[in-house]
Amino acid sequence: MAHVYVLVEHDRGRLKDVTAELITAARPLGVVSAVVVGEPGTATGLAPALAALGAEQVIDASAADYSRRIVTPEVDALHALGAANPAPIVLAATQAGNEIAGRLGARLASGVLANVSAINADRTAAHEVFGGTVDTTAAVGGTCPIYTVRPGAVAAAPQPGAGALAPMQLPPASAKDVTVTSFTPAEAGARPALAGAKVVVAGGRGVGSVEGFSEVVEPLADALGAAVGATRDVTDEGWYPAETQVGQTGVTVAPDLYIGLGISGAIQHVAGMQTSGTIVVINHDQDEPFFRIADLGVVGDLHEIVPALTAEIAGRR
Ligand SMILES: Cc1cc2nc3c(=O)[nH]c(=O)nc-3n(C[C@H](O)[C@H](O)[C@H](O)COP(=O)(O)OP(=O)(O)OC[C@H]3O[C@@H](n4cnc5c(N)ncnc54)[C@H](O)[C@@H]3O)c2cc1C
Repeated sequence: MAHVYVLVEHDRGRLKDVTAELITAARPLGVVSAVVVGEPGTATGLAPALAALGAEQVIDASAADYSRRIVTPEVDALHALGAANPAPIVLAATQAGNEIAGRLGARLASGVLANVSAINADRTAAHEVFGGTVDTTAAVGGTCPIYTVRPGAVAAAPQPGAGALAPMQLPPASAKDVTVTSFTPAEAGARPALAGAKVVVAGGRGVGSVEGFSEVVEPLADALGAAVGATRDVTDEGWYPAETQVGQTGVTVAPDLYIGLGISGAIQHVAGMQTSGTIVVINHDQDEPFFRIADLGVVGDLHEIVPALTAEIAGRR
């Protein structure tokens, strides 16, 4: 029976939401084998959740030195699996996922389709290109075609599977491996993480300054329990951190609600948020392109509208 490998996304044993999307996206290709690469015990802990999402098999590729290595354990595990028992491989289109996919493509002599929005049973996959203005379907060759799926592009549809655990031996680190000598987790703020947030409030050049973000954008985000995003112009100016940049060269978001403040709607920004559920745009120039994809557009000065909106929301809670 046709099968497919899905690389499980987790954060030190905590399952990431995108894994459910990957399993759903992979299902047309065959029975799903979820590959867990991590510290010993990680796969055992995740197996029930992966079974509930639809994994028939949970492959336990553990290594005691996992936390001191980057990327290569995942490449080694998927390479060994694909070489021994060829099948398509599905990963998240994150920085690490795309890096792993590229290395695997070289090792397995198979093609890579990056950043796809859907995978079809005939091994083709869909892309949204040019900022979502054109949909394409592309084919990929090799015995182990490799796909990276854009987070948020596929709605997760869990469908219970057996989740049978299968251990596999990971090769030890070689002299060529990068070894992590120290590790400091980034400080998590009180707001939700941008990727995967249900509500995003994003600010553009129209916000005007660092203070504009702390005094106008962040209070609205906090009133809604939202993550804060920014345009590249904003992060280039240093008004908000680079990791909050939404768009083609930043984070892709697909929240239920996206509110864009003082953003013109350049194609490179739209590419990273166009699959959002409801899009609200506040801008004082009614001719800006962002209004074309808005479900609700408000024409006016954000510095007047947003504090009033925040006060109204706070008053109703
Ligand atoms: C290769 C490449 C990759 C890129 N990648 C990205 C990316 O990943 N993400 C990204 O965001 N950009 C990206 N860009 C940049 C992109 O092209 C735009 O320059 C950028 O998105 C514009 O940011 P902005 O909307 O904040 O600024 P602007 O285009 O300057 O728009 C500011 C808006 O604020 C409005 N405004 C001003 N004052 C007010 C006010 N008081 N009240 C209400 N509205 C107001 C204006 O009417 C205007 O519409 C990329 C560009 C290139 C070339």
